[in-house]
Amino acid sequence: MDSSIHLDNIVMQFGDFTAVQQLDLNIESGEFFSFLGPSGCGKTTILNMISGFLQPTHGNVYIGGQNMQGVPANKRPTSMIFQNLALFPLMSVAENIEFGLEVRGIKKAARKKTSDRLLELVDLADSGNKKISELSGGQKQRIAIARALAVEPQVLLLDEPLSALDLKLRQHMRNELKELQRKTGITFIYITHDQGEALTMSDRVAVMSAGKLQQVADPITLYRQPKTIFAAGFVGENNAIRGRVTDVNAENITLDCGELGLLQGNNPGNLSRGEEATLFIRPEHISLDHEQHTNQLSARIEEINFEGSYLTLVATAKNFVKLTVQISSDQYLASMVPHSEIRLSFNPSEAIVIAGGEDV
Ligand SMILES: Nc1ncnc2c1ncn2[C@@H]1O[C@H](COP(=O)(O)OP(=O)(O)OP(=O)(O)O)[C@@H](O)[C@H]1O
Repeated sequence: MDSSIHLDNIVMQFGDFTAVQQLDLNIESGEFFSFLGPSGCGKTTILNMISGFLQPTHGNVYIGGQNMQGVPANKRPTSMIFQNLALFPLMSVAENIEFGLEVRGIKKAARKKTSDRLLELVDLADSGNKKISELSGGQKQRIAIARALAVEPQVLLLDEPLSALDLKLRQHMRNELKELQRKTGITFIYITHDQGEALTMSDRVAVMSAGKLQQVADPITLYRQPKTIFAAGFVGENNAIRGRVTDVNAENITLDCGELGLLQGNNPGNLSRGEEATLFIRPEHISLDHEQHTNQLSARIEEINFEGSYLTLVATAKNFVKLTVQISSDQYLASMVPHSEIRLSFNPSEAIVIAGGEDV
């Protein structure tokens, strides 16, 4: 079954405001695909265009190779799970799951067969007769998923479905969702502003900002090779240092970073001398050994946050550049106290350089 999606240059305008700028994207059949971005960047609008609740101002949505233009939401091969789940409190768990089938005129015996199968799938085999109020947050979540799957969608659309759960349950449900996706083999499109969710569950992630696609990549590539200043700053903790290009060679690029001196990073291949650029270095790639790498910095510790196996030092370098450094707990020294100086270094090969100097 082809449950691929092609967003063919879709645009969504509300009056003069463009909520989604021209978006051209393919999502593969059976993929767990996430849209990640801050509040208001257009994620829900994209989901609504796929589900048919909104018609794109321009462009077309294809599902399984079929153009969905003019196909109403209830005739599309999609099912949506909302943030608030929208379960029916007066119906039993099984009735909730069977609701979509009843609307389609499916007979009771066939409906029961489906709800039994789905209750088993979500590990709640003996809960069919329970009331919704008798379920925990995580169980409600699973029933919402079972209800969405009952109508046998080709594509499941999930609009921040874990946001109402506490942290522990949220982390647990990430694994469950991923597992369910594997078991059912259907395409999951997940939207979230939580990068942890997007990175742990997805095959690929689309990073969005202000209605615009920033980067589409698998989680590791997104973390290691962000392509835009927004993606570098939004996905994972990162340190940003602005500068101007002074030298370019095959491997490295050198930036004049004002009072921080000359710093080197990986040559991205699209910058030349005199251009503004931003260097990004991850907290785990900064060393406390001043001599270890060619890029060297001094900074003053502002905060020390003990996280168990590691700790983060938040420090300020010259030019008020804020740096976060992650070290393992065994590297901690009693002399590391707020206001003390630390000397740091990092390897140019681990620093990403991106054109531009806008705020992160
Ligand atoms: N029906 C509408 N009319 C006018 N503007 C709208 C409408 N729906 C959404 N918008 C605007 O479009 C932008 C994108 O909204 P959208 O709900 O897609 O964002 P989002 O990324 O899903 O945000 P959140 O994470 O807060 O749900 C926002 O600025 C929003 O105010």
